[in-house]
Order: sequence, then C-alpha cells, then structure tokens
Amino acid sequence: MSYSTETQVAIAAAIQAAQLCQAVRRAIPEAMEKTDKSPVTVADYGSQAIICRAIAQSFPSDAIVGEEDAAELRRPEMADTLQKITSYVGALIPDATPEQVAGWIDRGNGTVAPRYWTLDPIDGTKGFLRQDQYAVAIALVEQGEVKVGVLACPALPGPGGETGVLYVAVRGQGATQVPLKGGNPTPLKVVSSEDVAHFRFVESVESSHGDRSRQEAVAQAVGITTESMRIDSQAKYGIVASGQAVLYLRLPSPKSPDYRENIWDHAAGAIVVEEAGGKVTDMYGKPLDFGTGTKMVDNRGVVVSNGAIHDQVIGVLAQS
Ligand SMILES: Nc1ncnc2c1ncn2[C@@H]1O[C@H](COP(=O)(O)OS(=O)(=O)O)[C@@H](OP(=O)(O)O)[C@H]1O
Ligand SMILES: [Mg+2]
Ligand SMILES: [Mg+2]
Ligand SMILES: [Mg+2]
Repeated sequence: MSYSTETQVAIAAAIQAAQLCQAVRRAIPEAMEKTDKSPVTVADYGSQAIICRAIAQSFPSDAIVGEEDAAELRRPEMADTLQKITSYVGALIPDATPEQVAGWIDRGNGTVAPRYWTLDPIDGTKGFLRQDQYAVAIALVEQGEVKVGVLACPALPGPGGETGVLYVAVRGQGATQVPLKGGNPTPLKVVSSEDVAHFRFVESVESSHGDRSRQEAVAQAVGITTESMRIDSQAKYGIVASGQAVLYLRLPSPKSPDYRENIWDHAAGAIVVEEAGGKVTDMYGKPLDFGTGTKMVDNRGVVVSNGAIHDQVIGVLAQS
C-alpha cells in the first residue's frame, strides 16, 4: 500500500496544528507564572481538534486514539477556555463553533483497533511552556505496526538553519525531513559507523522520565564519551533519524519503575528512525508493540539507535 492519501492528510493536519501551537506560544507573556499551564491547555486541545477533524473527514471509519479528551472542557466553568480554543481553531478553520471543537477533540477518544490513528497534540508539554522543544505527532497503525508517521517540531532548527522541521516516514518508503514552512524534502539517514563525531546520545530534559545515571553508564559502555544532549519530546527521534546523535535512551525511572509508555509518545518518532535506517526496541530488545492498548504494557523502556550499535546496547543493558 502506498498510504499516499493518509500521508498527505497527516502532513496537512500536522502543519496546521503546529501553526496553532506556535500562535498560542507567541502569546505567552514573558513574566507568566511557571505553574500556569493555561497556554498548553489551549494549544493541546486546539491541536487535537484540528488533527482529529482532518483525519475524520478523510477517513470517517478509522479509530483515533489521542492523548486528550474534551470531558473537562465541557464543564460550564471551562466555557471561557473553550471559547479561546475555538478562536485559535477558527483562525485556521473559519466558522468553527465551540460545540464542533469539543466534538472534534472527542473524536480522538477511540480505542486501539486493527487499524487506528494515534496522536499527541503536543508532546513535550513542559518544553512547550519553557519555550523549548516540543512536537506534534501523528501516526497510522495497522496490526500493531506503525505504517505512517508525521512529526512536526516547530522549534527545532532544520538542516538549512531555518526553525521548524517536519519529519515524514512511510513503511518501506523511507523517511524525509522538510522545513515546516515548506521546501524540498531531503532523505533522512542515521549516523554511519565511520561518523564518530556524531557518536552522541539524547535523553529527556525531564530527569523523572528516565534513569539518567544508568543511561550515562550504558552510553559510556558502548563508547560514547561526550555528554548527553537533552531535548524535550519526540524531537529526540528526529535527532537520531537525521544523524545528529547515534542513540536515544529512555530507561524506566527508579521513581516510577512500573511506568508503561504511551503509544502516542513513540509511534510517529519510531517509524521516522526506522525508515532512516535505525532501530527502535524496548530495553530488552523487543519491538515496540502498538497493538496492546494506549499503554505499551508488554514493553519496558525505549532504546533508539542507528541500528549498527543496537545489539551492543541491548547486551550492555542485559548485564547491568
Ligand atoms: N515517568 C515517566 N516516564 C517516562 N515518560 C513519562 C513519564 N511521565 C510522563 N511521561 C511522558 O513523557 C512525555 C514527554 O516526553 P519527554 O520525556 O521525551 O520530553 S520532556 O523531557 O518531558 O519534555 C510526556 O508526554 P506529554 O504529556 O505529551 O508531554 C508523557 O507522556
Ligand atoms: Mg507526549
Ligand atoms: Mg501531549
Ligand atoms: Mg500529557
């Protein structure tokens, strides 16, 4: 299957959602209280509304599993927030009503099915608020395997120095990056074995989303001598896919050892790296199973590499 309509719909939706997120972020006052999460709330919901509407229009019978839902938003005390979201959505979809917006968001309340879409309207919410990295992630999954992945990273510098990159991958057809503002797509390729300068690893900015000391020990054991790059969101997958780092480690945090990863936090990024020639598994070397539900209950941790060093990383993990 070529998945060309699916890919075009996901690309257009990701670009619009990213525009909405950037518009919300530009309006964040510099002196905003650190604890005020309202901008990310507006952008999260607005982004999910745009994406679900687009998918539902083109693929009315497909299930959509999104991170957010509109239950909170429908409460009377949230009317102002819903209005605000509707005005941001309305800048892209004229005449959108609050009721429609809530309905589009709830279209993302589906469950995992033989064929379904998953989306993270803003991945890296903490990065979004920090004016740092975040991503809009959309993926199509069939029989537990990701077939299409589209990842917009609106704050990430692209290869030409411009800000904002769109990563696109289709199973068996390779992966490309293109400036979010438009331009020519270029193929993505992971770090090659000779490219020692890029033998670096990436991990989360949030220390509670991983096990930093173990991640550092594993990286050192496979010959990575430089300090980690810390980047929010699935932008980390883009960094590995584009050959800027050889490894992304996400090991269970000692504070939440039973944590299971969400499908929407990995689906789009994983196929981008795989189609760029890399490998993605859990910490035991098992493929990520996107068919078990919203949480990947049969996987622990995530290891993303250029492929060449993968078995060595899994071997070190087995012994440590
Ligand atoms: N304990 C724990 N362990 C692992 N992962 C967790 C944990 N808690 C949360 N999350 C999920 O992490 C998502 C953010 O991704 P990152 O850690 O890559 O980015 S960041 O450093 O937090 O910005 C974040 O996604 P968003 O909610 O979309 O931001 C969460 O789904
Ligand atoms: Mg997320
Ligand atoms: Mg999110
Ligand atoms: Mg979240």
